[in-house]
Amino acid sequence: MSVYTNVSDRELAQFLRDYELGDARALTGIPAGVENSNYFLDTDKGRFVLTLFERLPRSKIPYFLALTEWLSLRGIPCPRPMHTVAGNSLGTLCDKPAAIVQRLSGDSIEGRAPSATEISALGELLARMHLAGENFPERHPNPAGFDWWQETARHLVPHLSPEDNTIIAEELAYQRTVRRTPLPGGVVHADLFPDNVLFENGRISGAIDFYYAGDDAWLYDLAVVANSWCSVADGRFDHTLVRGLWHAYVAARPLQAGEEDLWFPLLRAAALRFWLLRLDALHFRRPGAITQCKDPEEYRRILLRRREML
Ligand SMILES: Nc1ncnc2c1ncn2[C@@H]1O[C@H](COP(=O)(O)OP(=O)(O)O)[C@@H](O)[C@H]1O
Ligand SMILES: N[C@@H](CCOP(=O)(O)O)C(=O)O
Repeated sequence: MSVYTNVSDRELAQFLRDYELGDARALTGIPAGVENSNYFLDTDKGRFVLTLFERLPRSKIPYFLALTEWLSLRGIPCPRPMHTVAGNSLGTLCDKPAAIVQRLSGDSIEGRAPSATEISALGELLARMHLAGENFPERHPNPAGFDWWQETARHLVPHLSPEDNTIIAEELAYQRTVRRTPLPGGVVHADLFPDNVLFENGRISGAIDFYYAGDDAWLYDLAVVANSWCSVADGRFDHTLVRGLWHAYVAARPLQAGEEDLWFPLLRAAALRFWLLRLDALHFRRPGAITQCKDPEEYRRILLRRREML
């Protein structure tokens, strides 16, 4: 259960006074998620999600709210933030930064493989999201790039087997040799895993959880999606799914010359990123967090399989 902060009726009523969303009718903690306290909030005016930010520094949050507002206004189904009467999308509740965003309908299909239609819809949505973010004026380099991998790997050394440390060191050495500069890019979601996409009647009704978003190569984002949606249990690709994803993506955003050459290095980079993230979550657990840790082994397998491909 990822509700770290309990909100009383009185605190909620006071918070809502700044908005024109009417009174609260129901507030229900959302068990999924790991970063923040999330609640479904029903008011006289509609259905929303209330988020209390548990970890992100307050100064970083406006970027994510502005980004989802920008994308939502350009037709990407993502949670549009609500504004107070004074025009603010970020407030304070229970001494935490807090926001109310649109509640999107639909359900994630996590736990089963996507159909051909679903994976195509995803490829198309990702390409549309990249294009929609093109003129977003705020710059925010992906904080989980090479420096983050290196730093995280260094902290993890005493906690990992010599074999795992060697794999990671080899991958870092390899990634250091990859020249990424000419790749087209801009805003990337960077975490568009199955639990962050909602479907309704076979169509995508929502992309959520933009809190890892930043600027990076667009193809890197496609690699994150390919690894997380198209891998089977032993880490190998389901090639039919990858092809479906790829074709739908490039139909909506044709690749530029030379971009495709970076596909395999980026698949490896995306695998390394999430292996390190999960190892970090496992070995440096957050105090007070009541969450399930995601399995690092899954991404170790994926990385090793991607290394076989190149
Ligand atoms: N805007 C939204 N509309 C509908 N459901 C949402 C929305 N935001 C979050 N959720 C639900 O809350 C869960 C946790 O949200 P998420 O953003 O992934 O949390 P965290 O940032 O803590 O990882 C999601 O899996 C989804 O079920
Ligand atoms: N998607 C990542 C970790 C981030 O978790 P989320 O619940 O915030 O999407 C993973 O699977 O490791």
